[in-house]
Amino acid sequence: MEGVDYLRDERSKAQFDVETMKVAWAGSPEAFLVCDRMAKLVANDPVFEKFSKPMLGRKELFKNTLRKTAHAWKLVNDLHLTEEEAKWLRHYIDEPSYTDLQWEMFVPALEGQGTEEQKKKWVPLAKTMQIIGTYAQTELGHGSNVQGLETTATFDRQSDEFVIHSPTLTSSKWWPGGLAKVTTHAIVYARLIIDGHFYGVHGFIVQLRSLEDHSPLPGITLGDIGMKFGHGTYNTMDNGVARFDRVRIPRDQMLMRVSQVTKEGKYMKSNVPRQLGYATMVSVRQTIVSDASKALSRAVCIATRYSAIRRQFGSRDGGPETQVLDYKTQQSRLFPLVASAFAFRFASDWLKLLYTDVKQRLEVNDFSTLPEVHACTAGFKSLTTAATAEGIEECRKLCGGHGYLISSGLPELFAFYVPACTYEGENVVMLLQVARFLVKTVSDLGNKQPVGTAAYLGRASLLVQKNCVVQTAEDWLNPIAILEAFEARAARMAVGCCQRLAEFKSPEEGFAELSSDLAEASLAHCQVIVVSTFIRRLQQDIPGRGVKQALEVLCNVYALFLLHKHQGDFLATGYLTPKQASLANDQLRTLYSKVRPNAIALVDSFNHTDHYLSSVLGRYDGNVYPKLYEAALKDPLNDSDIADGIHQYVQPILKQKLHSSKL
Ligand SMILES: CCCCCCCCCCCCCCCC(=O)SCCNC(=O)CCNC(=O)[C@H](O)C(C)(C)COP(=O)(O)OP(=O)(O)OC[C@H]1O[C@@H](n2cnc3c(N)ncnc32)[C@H](O)[C@@H]1OP(=O)(O)O
Ligand SMILES: Cc1cc2nc3c(=O)[nH]c(=O)nc-3n(C[C@H](O)[C@H](O)[C@H](O)COP(=O)(O)OP(=O)(O)OC[C@H]3O[C@@H](n4cnc5c(N)ncnc54)[C@H](O)[C@@H]3O)c2cc1C
Repeated sequence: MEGVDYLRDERSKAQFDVETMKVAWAGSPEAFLVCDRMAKLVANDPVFEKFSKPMLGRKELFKNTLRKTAHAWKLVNDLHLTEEEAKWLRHYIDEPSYTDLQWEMFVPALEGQGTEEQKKKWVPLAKTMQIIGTYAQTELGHGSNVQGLETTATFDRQSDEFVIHSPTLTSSKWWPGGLAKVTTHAIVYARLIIDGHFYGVHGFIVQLRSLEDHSPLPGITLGDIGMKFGHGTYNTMDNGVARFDRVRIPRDQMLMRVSQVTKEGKYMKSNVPRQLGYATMVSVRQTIVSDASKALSRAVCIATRYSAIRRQFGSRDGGPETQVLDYKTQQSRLFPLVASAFAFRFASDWLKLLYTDVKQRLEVNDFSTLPEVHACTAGFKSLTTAATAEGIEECRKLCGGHGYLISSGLPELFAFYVPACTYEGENVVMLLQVARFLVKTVSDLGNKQPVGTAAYLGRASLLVQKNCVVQTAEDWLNPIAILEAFEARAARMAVGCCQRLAEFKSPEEGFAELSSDLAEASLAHCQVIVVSTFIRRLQQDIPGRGVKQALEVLCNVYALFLLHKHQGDFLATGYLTPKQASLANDQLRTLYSKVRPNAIALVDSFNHTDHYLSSVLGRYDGNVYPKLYEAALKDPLNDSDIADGIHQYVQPILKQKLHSSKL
């Protein structure tokens, strides 16, 4: 049998209806149709070819992306694509580009932090790409500490302008995508100064380049910050540096929804919290969670298909060897990642609803849910990106040596994905934000009943006393038992941290000293939400033969895998006994056997095109070995039998005449 037959055989074993699972993965029939159409549009358009990318130099890579982005914008207009369709189009083109910043950060910053008047002026210009913008917050000296930014915006009453200035080397803006060569505008975050007084960091709309000839405007120095990790991935993007030498902008280019500066130089606060200035980050973090499920699903699709084709050992009497997918070790590394992709998918759908709700509330100045939404987006961003980055690397290893080839699609995917752990809020820094929320919630328990995602902490006094009642491996299939275990562990960790915080001289000192424990408590809290979201999703109506059952198995795999991975926490907090932890592991092994016949069908449900996967190992048809050989032959080194440099540098060594003493 060949790889093609192996996958055909695997598909025939599926115990659920793949077409309906595709819809469950996409979220709705409408969402499925949009994704499917955009994926095929990209896959069938030769402009979006990706094979040659790894061979291109930096300048060619960058220009190639400019060409693709221009073509994509033409398609958006010619085909009258909606914003949602255009977003999927960008996603499937699969190349970081300045438009990510334009649509994910520049436009949301204008919409979220601008006044009605500012939105009316700037948003249509941005949405029609008459201006191209980026989000210039991070500096050479500060990224996480936004209040520590050094760029200044000094109000000049006489001219009714702000003067944007980079007073130090470390105040240079450093990292913004598209800044180096493309963007015409940026939201520049700077310390506001009026009459020598500092009024905190605010966003300012600054024009960077001439709209006529694209050259940097006077007083602005722009450049690229250099090559990044991986070759053909993030180097398609011109992350940039910017320095401002007393650049003047009109007063009405300060984003003034949160606070205003009058013509007279009076600083006025609206009745909105200053945290609204951070709202763009909430919006993007939510998108990043959704991207995590896409990236992880892509990696597990490749690793699962290849694991069904790859055979090693186990042959007796010349019969076929064992598919590596049948090894329990392979299953225990791979199936939790398949389950995580689904878990993150449903978590991101839920987070989107939460975010849509807070967005509507913010529009009518209801800020009550912002702290919870901030904690959720920050925490989920950290949890999902860390697990996805680790998961992609695990998938590479699951593919053995071939996983290290660029043609496997995995090294480039990893290089592209891993900065998600850092950008838009470094992951540990984000967990510490969740910790602030948890500490506040727990400290306030006597006065205020927590709601939403923290509601379980309202039962903390019960959860710290109760013990797990599981007696058999079967008991671990009960969602109530699973959820209570996660809640009890998280509540005990949060309460434990709060009790120890009280032993310090000041809360700040305690928070700093216990920050590692607090970060772990935050992760445990986020896992409660992801697990409970998965369980709640299964309580909804899910049509299709066997679809719900297959998802139930995955939900249990996800939860029990986490329980196994973090069993130290579950045992140390005293909720579980070692016997109960061991029963959970027994159940996990049984669940892997239930996933096994569905493995290929599950990854088919992601509906990834071969173009999007860009992986010889993950091909839908399973024709791996001939195509791997074919891909290798296309390497430039195979253009000739004798490579450049052989005559010059190798042959002289071979032909040297050595004295016998040197032999
Ligand atoms: C192939 C194509 C794929 C396409 C795929 C597209 C995907 C889309 C990717 C686009 C491409 C990305 C490219 C990366 C773009 C950057 O990376 S842009 C730069 C992002 N930078 C960051 O995220 C910086 C991280 N740092 C921060 O967020 C904040 O400074 C920190 C860490 C929260 C600290 O803030 P702080 O004000 O100094 O301190 P803190 O006292 O902790 O907070 C003050 C209060 O604000 C609250 N707060 C803090 N943050 C927030 C917030 N965000 N909301 C609400 N409240 C907040 C706190 O809870 C606290 O409240 P209270 O406890 O006082 O009630
Ligand atoms: C590919 C990429 C694209 C980017 N695009 C943009 C963009 O478009 N616009 C933009 O403005 N920025 C952008 N950034 C910058 C990015 O947002 C920052 O790098 C990020 O916020 C992290 O900040 P930092 O680099 O200052 O890390 P640091 O904060 O210096 O992190 C270094 C280490 O210090 C630790 N640390 C920091 N503070 C604390 C603390 N309080 N407690 C405990 N530990 C701490 C961190 O956990 C980390 O281990 C981009 C970055 C990358 C990699």
